[in-house]
Parts: sequence; C-alpha cells; structure tokens
Amino acid sequence: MDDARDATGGEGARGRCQKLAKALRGQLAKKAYDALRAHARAFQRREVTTSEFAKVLVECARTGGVTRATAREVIATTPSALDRRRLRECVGRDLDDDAAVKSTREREKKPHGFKTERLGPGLVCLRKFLSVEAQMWLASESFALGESGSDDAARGQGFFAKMGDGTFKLNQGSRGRMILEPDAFPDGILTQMCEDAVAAACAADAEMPTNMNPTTCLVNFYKDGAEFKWHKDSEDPKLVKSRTGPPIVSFSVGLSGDFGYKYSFDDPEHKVVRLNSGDVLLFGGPSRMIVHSVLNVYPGSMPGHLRGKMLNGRLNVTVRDIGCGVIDASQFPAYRVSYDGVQADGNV
Ligand SMILES: O=C(O)CCC(=O)C(=O)O
Ligand SMILES: [Fe+2]
Repeated sequence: MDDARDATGGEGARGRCQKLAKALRGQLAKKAYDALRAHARAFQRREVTTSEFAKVLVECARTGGVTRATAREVIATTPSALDRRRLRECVGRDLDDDAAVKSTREREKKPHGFKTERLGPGLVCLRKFLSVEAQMWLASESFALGESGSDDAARGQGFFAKMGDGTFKLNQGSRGRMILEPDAFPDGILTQMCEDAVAAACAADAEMPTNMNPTTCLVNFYKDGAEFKWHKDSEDPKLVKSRTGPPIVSFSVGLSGDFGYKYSFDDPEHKVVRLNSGDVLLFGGPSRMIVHSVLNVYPGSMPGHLRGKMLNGRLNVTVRDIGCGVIDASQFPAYRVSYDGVQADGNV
C-alpha cells in the first residue's frame, strides 16, 4: 500500500499508490484505515499470513465500506508478484464485481471449441483458444493501455512515441511495443487466460512445463506488412541449458501473421506456423529457446468481429515468467533482462 512498485519502478506506480491511499482514506474511518495499513505492512514483513491478510481485505469489502475495486487495487499494488498471486488465490472470486464475474464467465464459456496442435516438444498451438469476447477484450484493453501510456511523459511506455511536434508514431517503426505486468490488465483476467492456456497445452504435451508464474508481458502491435527479426526470448541462463524453462504464452488478435521458428540461428531451414486471431502459441521446456520471427502480417485478414473495433493490424501479447529477472526500463522500447547482474541470453 505504501511502497508498492511496478516492474519499472516508475512514477506511474507511485501515483497509483497515492491514488489508492486517497481512496482508502475516503472509504474508511481513520482507525480502520490505520488498522488496514498496519496489516498490509505486517503482511509484507511476513508477520501475517497470506490467508489472514486476504480475509482482512475481503472483510473490509464485505462490511467495512471498501469497494471491491479498491480492495483489488490493494492486491494489485502489492510489490511481489508471488504475493499478489497468492492473495488472489486466497480471495478467489470474493472481490470480483458482479458485472466482472458475469463477463469473465462469458469469456471463459466452455467449450471454446479450440483445437490443439503439438508442433514439437514443449511447442503447442491452441487454435481459436480465445473466444470472440476475449479477443475483443484483449484488443480494447491493450489499446487503452497503449494510448494512455504513450501520453504519459513520466513513463512513456505506450505503443506510440511522442514526437517533438506533438504527433505520435509507433515506437519501433512499423511496430509498437509495451512492457507491462499482467496486472496492468484488469481483474486478473490476463493471468487467468494464461493459466488456462498453460493447462490446455500441458494436457496435450507432457514436455510442456506446468510451473508458469506470469510476471511480465510484452505487447506488440504490428501494422500490416510489419516484421519482427529472428531472435530468442530472454531466459534465465541457469534454465537455458536445463531446457525446462516455463513457457512463453503468446496470444494473437487481429490480422493473421506467419511465425517462423527453428532451433538454431545457423539452421538454413525454418518452419512456419500461421497465427490467426484467437490462437495461442506456447513454447517452453525443450522449445523455450527457439529462434523465431514474425515473417509477415497479412493485410485484409481482420476477422469480422474485430473490424472497426481495433486499429488495423496484428496484436500479440506474450506473457512470460521471468522469475527473478530484472528489466532495465531505461532501455525501453528494447527489452533487456538480467539475472544476478548478468544480461540474459536472447534479448530483443
Ligand atoms: O508477435 C509474435 O507472434 C511474436 C512476438 C515475439 O516474438 C516477442 O515479443 O518476443
Ligand atoms: Fe520473441
């Protein structure tokens, strides 16, 4: 509540905490506010267990006058990703708004009718895994973040870079990128979508690691015709050799694109998988360090349900588990992660 930081440790996080403290002061009597603050501090010092603190929060929302949105914000601004995840597990659906429960259920409606393609060990494509509602949600939330972030002088972490003349352009030429925590998306929905995708991929592939804790996401927006050069996604050097790295979970929405992959930069041959709107690609374990590239984005392939609902282009959200990796936010829009001060292999 007091000293929460986001992945970038930037001004945005401080402002968010100040806003939260103001909301809590407005919703609680002074004594109750002080008690909640003391609890939050004790929880961060490990003097109060996760389930005790979760109970306090749910109770504040049930009888104490704290709105469920504010109680969720207390969790979202808790510094450790693991603590946030455990708190969410403890509170379950108790802090969901009725409307959010309904819309989450809509999105999660089973069966999605998705198809699973196992492309290699630890490499799985879930075809049409995202429902139409989930695709629309991911697009609208990503663009809301991409646009608001671009106009925030302190953070400057949206899809667009502001030019000297006040106009905006995509921060990587024909591609725009954001680096966020999954919690930047509301209500834990992206994390839930990611966990569902990992479960579905593990059911189809015994070599897909099950232990994936979403800590970071990279959001890319490609104009039609844009590409992404051949690269590997950064990984903890200790895991690179063990071939047990948790999967990258990659959601595609909007225009279709060709994803090329191979197992070594030197390999003259590569394979291609076409990623369409709603598909999810996972690469982990023996395939975690594949060399990959977006070879092209197909104009005119926008599905009808998204036409006019998102900028014409391809949106890709990769959700990652970077463990104890530290992102160097000063390098944005480049993505640089290091482990124990050593820059990870495969940075883009
Ligand atoms: O857009 C894609 O499908 C891949 C994106 C990617 O490789 C990355 O963000 O590292
Ligand atoms: Fe990548």
